[in-house]
Amino acid sequence: MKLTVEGLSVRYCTTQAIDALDVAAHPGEVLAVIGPNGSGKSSLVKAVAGLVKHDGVIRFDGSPVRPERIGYMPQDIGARAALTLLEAVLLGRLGRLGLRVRPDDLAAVEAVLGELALKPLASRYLGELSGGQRQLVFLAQALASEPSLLLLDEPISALDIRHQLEVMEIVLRMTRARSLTTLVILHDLNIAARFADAVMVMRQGRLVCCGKPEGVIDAAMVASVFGVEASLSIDPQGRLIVTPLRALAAA
Ligand SMILES: Nc1ncnc2c1ncn2[C@@H]1O[C@H](COP(=O)(O)OP(=O)(O)OP(=O)(O)O)[C@@H](O)[C@H]1O
Repeated sequence: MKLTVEGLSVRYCTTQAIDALDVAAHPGEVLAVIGPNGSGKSSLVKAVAGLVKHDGVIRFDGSPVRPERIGYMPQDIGARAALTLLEAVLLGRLGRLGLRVRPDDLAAVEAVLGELALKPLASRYLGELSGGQRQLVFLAQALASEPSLLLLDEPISALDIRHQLEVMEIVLRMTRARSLTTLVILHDLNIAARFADAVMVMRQGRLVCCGKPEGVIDAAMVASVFGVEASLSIDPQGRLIVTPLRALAAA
């Protein structure tokens, strides 16, 4: 199901976080959202998830986005709640849970815990997990809801390089297998180039460009959007490699 965002604006008091943004995301594809700190990436995802006030039109399959269709993983994954890992992931199915947890809820959660290798930690309290393990729990929570629209805000920022690759492989595989429409905010341009079908670049609340990674990620964009001189090359497998060289002096 296609996600369309038209004329999206988000304003917090005096800050215009997003200004007249148009973008579309397609089923079975991963759209990576990249841009400097404060460029409006989280605000975009929160607006799509219905978590911030906004102007503009957001449609999923031609209709307003229904909350039960969304799997949302926030950037801030504080873990003050006295929940076990299993309970936290079950909460991902809150929209479906009745008065009691049904076998299909447990089966869906078990499948996700297996996929993310979290089963051995299922009875641990969130406060007893490492930062990276907690990040996996919140990814599991988003996936457990069996969403059609997956919104991931920096899902790999706390993960070691092996888990970064594993998680992105899972996200890509589920996106393809379940025909999910997936938006994922990333800071690592190499991960975006490798795993995204399309990349959208934001700066100061506006869309700079959007398209296939190889058409969007180039030295000029990295310099103008991120203020970084970078060298770009293609590895023997044909993958784009971005090597940041130095921060450029502010214009
Ligand atoms: N709740 C809020 N109240 C006021 N201003 C906010 C709020 N949330 C975000 N902002 C501001 O809106 C702008 C966009 O923030 P947003 O979190 O969307 O950026 P981002 O691209 O996700 O940044 P980062 O990469 O640092 O996570 C920033 O200037 C930020 O300070």
